[in-house]
Amino acid sequence: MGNSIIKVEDLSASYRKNTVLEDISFEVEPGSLTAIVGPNGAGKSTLMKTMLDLHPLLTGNVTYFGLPFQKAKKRIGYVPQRGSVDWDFPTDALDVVTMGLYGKIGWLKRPSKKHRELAFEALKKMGMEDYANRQISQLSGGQQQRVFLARALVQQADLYFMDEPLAGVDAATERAIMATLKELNEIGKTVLVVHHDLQTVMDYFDHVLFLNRTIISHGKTNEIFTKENIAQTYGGNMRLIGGEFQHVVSTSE
Ligand SMILES: Nc1ncnc2c1ncn2[C@@H]1O[C@H](COP(=O)(O)OP(=O)(O)OP(=O)(O)O)[C@@H](O)[C@H]1O
Repeated sequence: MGNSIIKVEDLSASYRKNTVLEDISFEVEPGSLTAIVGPNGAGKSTLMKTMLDLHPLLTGNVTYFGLPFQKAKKRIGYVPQRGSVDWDFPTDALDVVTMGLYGKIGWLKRPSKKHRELAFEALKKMGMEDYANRQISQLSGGQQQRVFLARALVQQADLYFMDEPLAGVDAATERAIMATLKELNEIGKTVLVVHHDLQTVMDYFDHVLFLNRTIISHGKTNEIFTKENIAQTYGGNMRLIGGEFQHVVSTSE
């Protein structure tokens, strides 16, 4: 793959002595929309954090546009898992979105009227304009997720990492978020999403990366989204039953 936008070589990561990711090498094509799937504890969030310099690499190397993360980070947006964010932080929705512009504004400067207008437009795009001045702690989970998406949008990055943006949101929010991801994709942005719902992988993503501590398979969804890869990733605990993937709980433990 000559024109990859992300290149991960031999990445491994651990928490103290516990190695959770090993032997991870893959490349991402520009303009692709990739689902990262795998069971709980597979290391999906850790992979994102390690790639984004939020968790140390034990071994390996990650480059973006041929550059190390620190040189490329202005072109990269990240939507963390909702549960990992301190929502009691006293700030309103518009401020959260405006923070997405700090790379452009500079941390020590005040946002101008223009910046706040851009932030408001992004909130509007996510159907959240009526909540601009609402404290983030007083928003529902789905509304918080929309605010985070709006923050990523104003950033105008080339590459986005999103950790379970669809977890626990209602159907309308899921549609709004997916429409936004598709739009980003259509204008050439590259998006990586930790995703937990196997039913929708085929519909939503053109690429999939099966992860369970290491890469089980990575490629085009229509080529590698197979029962075999799913079974291998989920330890044989995922079965296709009546057209639906179901988690088969082992009773032997
Ligand atoms: N801060 C931490 N300290 C110690 N161990 C951690 C920490 N965060 C994650 N782990 C461990 O690392 C492994 C991978 O966790 P990670 O959160 O990356 O998995 P995941 O695939 O994102 O899981 P989930 O689908 O449940 O969110 C798990 O065994 C987890 O217990």
